[in-house]
Amino acid sequence: MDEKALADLVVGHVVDVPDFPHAGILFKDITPLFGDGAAFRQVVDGIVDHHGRSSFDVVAGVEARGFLLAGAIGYATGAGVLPVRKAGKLPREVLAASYALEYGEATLEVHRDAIEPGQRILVVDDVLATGGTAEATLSLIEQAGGIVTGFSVLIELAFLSGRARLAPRDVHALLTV
Ligand SMILES: O=P(O)(O)OC[C@H]1O[C@H](OP(=O)(O)OP(=O)(O)O)[C@H](O)[C@@H]1O
Ligand SMILES: Nc1ncnc2[nH]cnc12
Repeated sequence: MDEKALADLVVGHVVDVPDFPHAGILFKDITPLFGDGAAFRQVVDGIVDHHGRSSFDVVAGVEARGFLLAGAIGYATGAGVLPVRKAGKLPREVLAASYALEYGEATLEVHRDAIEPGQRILVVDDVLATGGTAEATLSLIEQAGGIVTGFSVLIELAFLSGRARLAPRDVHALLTV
C-alpha cells in the first residue's frame, strides 16, 4: 500500500475528540484502527516496509498504546518487543527518564539489562505530539547503549514540532496533521 493510501486509511479510522483529557486538547482516538483487523495489518506492514526488516533488531513500544503496535510488529517480523513502561511497573533494576507530554508529565522506565550495547531499536507509538515521550524513550535506549534506528507513529501533530527533538533520526508518520 502506498503512502497516500496509508494516510487515507489512518484518516478514516481516527476519531477526533475535543477537550480530552483536558480542555483545549483535541484527542486523536485511534482505537477504531486497532479494531479493524485489515486496516491494522496494513499499517503494521506499512511501518515494516518503510524501515525495512533488516534495519532493526527489536521493536520498542511505549506504554500503553505503543504496545499494541510494537506487539504486532515484533510478532510479524520475529524481532520481539522491548516494553518501555510507565514508572513502577517493571520488577527489576530500571533506567528512568521523566518528561512532559502534550497534556501532562510522566516517567518512563526500561529494565537496565533489556538492551544490549549496539542493539538496533525501532521505536513505535500511536501519536507524536510534543515529542516528550519519544525523546525520553530515545534517552533511555541510548543510556543503555542501544541505537535508535528510527521512529514510527500513526499520527504526527506537526504544529507541536516533536520531530525536531528527534533530529537527525528517521521519524516516519503514516499521517501528518
Ligand atoms: O509527544 P508527546 O507530547 O509526548 O505525546 C505523545 C504520547 O502521548 C500519548 O501517550 P499517553 O502518555 O497519553 O499514554 P497512553 O498510551 O497510556 O494513553 C501517546 O500514546 C504518546 O505516547
Ligand atoms: N492530541 C493527542 N491525541 C492523542 N494522543 C496524544 N498524545 C499526546 N497528544 C495527543
